[in-house]
Amino acid sequence: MKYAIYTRDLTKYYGDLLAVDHVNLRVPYNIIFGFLGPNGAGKTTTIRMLCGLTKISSGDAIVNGYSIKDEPEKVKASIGVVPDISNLYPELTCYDNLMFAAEMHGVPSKRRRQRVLELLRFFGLTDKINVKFANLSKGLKRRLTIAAALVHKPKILMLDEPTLGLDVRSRRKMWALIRSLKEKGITIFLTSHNVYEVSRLCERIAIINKGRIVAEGTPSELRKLVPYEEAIELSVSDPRKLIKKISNSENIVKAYIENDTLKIVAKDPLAALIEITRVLRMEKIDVNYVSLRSADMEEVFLKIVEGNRIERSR
Ligand SMILES: Nc1ncnc2c1ncn2[C@@H]1O[C@H](COP(=O)(O)OP(=O)(O)OP(=O)(O)O)[C@@H](O)[C@H]1O
Repeated sequence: MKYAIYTRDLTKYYGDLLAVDHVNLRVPYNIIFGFLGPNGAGKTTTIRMLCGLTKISSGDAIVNGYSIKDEPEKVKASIGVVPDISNLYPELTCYDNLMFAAEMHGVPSKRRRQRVLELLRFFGLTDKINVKFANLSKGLKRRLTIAAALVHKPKILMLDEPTLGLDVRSRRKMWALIRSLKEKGITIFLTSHNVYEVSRLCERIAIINKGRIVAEGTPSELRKLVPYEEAIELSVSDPRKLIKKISNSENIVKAYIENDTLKIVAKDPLAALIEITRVLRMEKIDVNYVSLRSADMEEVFLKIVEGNRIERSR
């Protein structure tokens, strides 16, 4: 299978500092791929190498079938880059900004106007055509910045922190927009600090820590990397009695009371639910509610990054 992005031991040193350490990424075409990591993990350096903006120390990256080392111009024509801080001109209108971006990206002059009008329409900015970039709202500024990265119809879009600083409504609109770009056949490579955003939006996620990929998979595959994080939560009339009755079970990893709620972590949560129900009936313990809660991505992310820290400090 050909990948949109394929890296082979991609490595970057800044002097003695190893910022990106033998990174091997496989990003299939036409998905939303999330690149997640704490501050200083190496996300920006990786993206900059993929875009040809930072020199690679060793290894290679193949983007849309082209080696960034041997065919950087073809890579540049294949990608659209959206930085976290906009690179558009505040004093130019939406139309002029896009026309300028089209010229910079080598769109032939007779096709520029049509492409710009098409993008303004797609991004819902037609009525802002003559408004200066400086006078747009934050959400619209972000949209125009993405539009500018797409003037040359790239196959891959690199999005750095696409919703940073946006309010809830603008963030939701941005998510819908990113999904619709994917529907148009564009591969999205997205970095974010926002674990919730990445788990909602991305089909595959790679987690980077201290320059190394520490986990990669679908959101549900990553959840499974953190064992026993599904917890059964119960509010019952006699939680201590229930704990006593189930504590000998092989299946129960732990059972404890937190904020008046009984939490039970089991190897096989569904089997545990059956067992608990039997005890509740037999012991005539009343139930107010029962719920099965999965680990959220934030916990998964922290556990993976923390685990990696502990392992690497040994
Ligand atoms: N131009 C540079 N010169 C020297 N060191 C750098 C340079 N750019 C980044 N670094 C260092 O390389 C490491 C990785 O930084 P990078 O900016 O790639 O991380 P990041 O994951 O994007 O972080 P953040 O989320 O905070 O932007 C950090 O230790 C950083 O201090």
